[in-house]
Amino acid sequence: MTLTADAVSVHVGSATLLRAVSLAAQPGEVLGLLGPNGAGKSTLLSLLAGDRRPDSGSVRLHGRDPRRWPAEALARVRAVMTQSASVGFDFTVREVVALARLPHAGRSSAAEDRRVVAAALELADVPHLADRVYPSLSGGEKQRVQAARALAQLWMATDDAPCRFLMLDEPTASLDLRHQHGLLDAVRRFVSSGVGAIVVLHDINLAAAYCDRVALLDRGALIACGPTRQTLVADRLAAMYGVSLAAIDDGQGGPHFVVRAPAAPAAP
Ligand SMILES: Nc1ncnc2c1ncn2[C@@H]1O[C@H](COP(=O)(O)OP(=O)(O)OP(=O)(O)O)[C@@H](O)[C@H]1O
Repeated sequence: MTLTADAVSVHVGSATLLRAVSLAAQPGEVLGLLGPNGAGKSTLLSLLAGDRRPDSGSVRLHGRDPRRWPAEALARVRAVMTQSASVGFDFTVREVVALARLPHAGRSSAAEDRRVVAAALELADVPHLADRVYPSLSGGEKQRVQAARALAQLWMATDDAPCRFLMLDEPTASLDLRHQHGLLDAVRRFVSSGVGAIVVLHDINLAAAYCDRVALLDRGALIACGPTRQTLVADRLAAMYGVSLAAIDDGQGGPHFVVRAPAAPAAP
């Protein structure tokens, strides 16, 4: 196991955000984190990233608490795309993505950094935006640029650790249909180079299509974790989300979930 959470709990005041959650992410796989709003997905991601300390339990990245890694070494082995990333200055898109190369200073040449930035812009489908000023972009365009930034940060293996981890919190939230699939396809291709990805998703059909394994969180507890097909089960999802839901065989090897809208309340 190269990235593990062992019985991690987080409390704030009287609220329990996570309750004894254990989880392992693997190189070469996409692990989906799913669950209702407030289930604790972002909190768990922040623990795995080393951005937050659990109140009990432990996180280990290559055998060490990520909070004990030197900041630059940690940045070379894990990259995080959060739900809200702001850029306070009028940087161009290329400059924003190039910031991701700072942890590689002295280890990567300027030419290599330019090559990586161009490749990451390409993979996130934003090369045409490279010279645009970041604050002028639409929400979905910014989200794809932030994905490019995370990809550029991890682009090449380093001698710090045997495997890198890409952590994405709702990376498709602002994306149109084509770009939702494009981005997750890009993540899959990136993962095939041996990177591990942990991706928070709300769309169960995207999870079914792109995740190797999924972990289901509900009210701070891990209720299931395993291979996507066996874990994304209609009854379990219906109970977790509190919706009426059916799985349909789409004839392409995977289940497709259809949510039935609740009956509208009677008009007064
Ligand atoms: N400082 C805090 N005090 C009290 N509750 C908090 C605090 N920070 C977070 N929470 C609560 O912890 C719970 C878990 O939050 P988290 O952001 O991890 O959920 P999530 O599963 O990512 O949700 P979403 O799908 O809405 O993004 C939420 O109910 C949130 O309101």
